[in-house]
Parts: sequence; structure tokens; C-alpha cells
Amino acid sequence: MAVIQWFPGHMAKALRQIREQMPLVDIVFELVDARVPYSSQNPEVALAAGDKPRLLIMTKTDLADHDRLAEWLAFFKKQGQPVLALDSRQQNVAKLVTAKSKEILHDKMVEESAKGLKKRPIRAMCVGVPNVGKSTLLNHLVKKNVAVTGNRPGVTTGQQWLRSSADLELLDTPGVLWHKFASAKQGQMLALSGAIKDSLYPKDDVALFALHYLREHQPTKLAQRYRLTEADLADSVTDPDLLLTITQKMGFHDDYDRASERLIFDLRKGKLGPITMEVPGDLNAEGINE
Ligand SMILES: Nc1nc2c(ncn2[C@@H]2O[C@H](COP(=O)(O)OP(=O)(O)OP(=O)(O)O)[C@@H](O)[C@H]2O)c(=O)[nH]1
Repeated sequence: MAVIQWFPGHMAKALRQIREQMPLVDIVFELVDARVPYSSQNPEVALAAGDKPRLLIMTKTDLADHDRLAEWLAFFKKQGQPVLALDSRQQNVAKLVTAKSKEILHDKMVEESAKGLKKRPIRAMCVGVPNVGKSTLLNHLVKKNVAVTGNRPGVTTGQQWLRSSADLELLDTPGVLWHKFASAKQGQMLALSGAIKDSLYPKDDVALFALHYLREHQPTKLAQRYRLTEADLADSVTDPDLLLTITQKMGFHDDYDRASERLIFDLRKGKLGPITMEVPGDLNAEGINE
């Protein structure tokens, strides 16, 4: 399995920006892909956040498996980690995110009020791996894209605040997160989810990874989508054999690349049905999905 890596320069720059902006906000919204909730999360964000609360927002829940989503929600709850699960394209995300943020920051706001400080909006930053849905969420949160000006942290440093509601403001630039993969599998998961530029990894490798997973965990969905018979599955002993069979079923003769692209596209778009590729039980004692 090829090891996929980001460029270390990107990673360092993104984290530096996130750390620099941290003092300006009350809360961090860390978006994770509900189909790969482990692999799309970055432990560095928790470190950069320090004492600041972090709200995990699981996106693309419409493409995720319902039962597995419930498992993840229970897992995060047990860890005391605030979490929201949503489809970033939903119309009511602003309400959900604002209400949850107010709940998390309730004590801080009461404390400020007791000190005689004026009521103010909650300030937040939004971070997450590429393609997780940051811009979509921000667009819904800030419907009219109202930029807030004035003498407050961030404005002086050239950072714009966008008003979501009377109770919530957001830094205008979502932090694109690059991180070091704890395992090769994590890189493959992210590539499959669409978080990594297609030019950075061999498509057939990721397609083989996907097939291996699907054969083991979702054989029915795999067979239904590509009209595979039991004999097809039994005869295609190795993953490359199965890719060849599927390539032929797609009518692409021996064009593996085209079939690989189609398979990856189908998975990303939910054409095989809702699928979550990671469950909390996959994590080892160090909390890594190897
Ligand atoms: N099905 C589904 N699609 C989503 C959801 N959120 C975002 N998308 C789609 O995912 C793609 C990427 O969304 P963006 O909002 O551009 O993601 P981003 O995190 O801003 O991406 P970068 O700019 O690369 O960091 C778009 O095609 C969105 O329409 C979701 O919750 N469900």
C-alpha cells in the first residue's frame, strides 16, 4: 500500500495560522467527515486549542451509516467531547451550531456578565481537512456574508469577522488542516473521502484499498452496485482480480484507471448507499486506526 503524505510545509503553515488565531476565539469548530471520523480528525487541533472548547462537527452525515454514526456519537459523549452531527448543506445549521456553542460557553458568558462586561457574540473559528464542508457550513452560517468591522481582536490583524447571528461571529477564513497521518490506512481513508488532491496519490491504489474494505465489510452493497454474482466474487480471489472484474462489468475493458476513478467517485457520492468506513472499535489502545 503506497504511503500518502501531505507536504510538511503545508501542515506547518496551517497549524501556525490556527495557533496564531486561537487567542481571538472562544471556541473552535473542528469539522470531521462522518464517514471517516477518526482519520479526518487532527489531534494537533486539541493541542492548539488548549483550554478553549472544541466542538466537533460531523459533516456529510447524509452519506454515513446511521447506526455507526450513533456509535460515534456515543463514543464522543463518553469522552466528554461536545459533538454535533449534520449535513453542512442543511438550512438549519446556523440554529444548531449557535445553540450548541451557547450551551458550551454558558458558564463563561455568565462569568463575564457577573464581572459587568457587556453581552457580546461568541467568536469561533472553523477548521477541518480539505473538502470536509467548511465553506458550505460557513455559507449557511453567514447567509448574507456580513463582515463585522470595528475595534476588536482580529480586525486589527487584518482578520475579518463574519456575523452569523446576534450571538455568533466567525473568522472569515476556514483553517484548512493538513496533518501527519498516524498510519498508512489513515492516508488511504482520507484520499478515498476526497480530502486529498487526486494528483497526490495513485488512483488504482486507493481503489484497491476501497475494494478490500468493501469486500470485507459491505459485500452486498458492492455486489449490488456492480452487478457482481457470487461466482464473480469467488473467482476474483485477489483485490486486483476484483478490480479487473468490475472494470469489465463497467464496460471499460482493461482500463483500470477509469474503473478506479468511477469506483472512488461512486463511493464519495454515496452511490453504494450510506457507508461509514471507521468505527470506534477499530481504534487500538493508542487511539490509532492502523
Ligand atoms: N452530501 C454532502 N455533501 C457535502 C456536505 N458538506 C459539503 N458537501 C459537499 O462537499 C464538497 C466540498 O465542500 P466545501 O464546503 O467546499 O468543503 P471545504 O472544507 O470548504 O473544502 P476546502 O476549500 O478544500 O478546504 C462540496 O461539493 C459540497 O457540496 C454534506 O454535509 N453532505
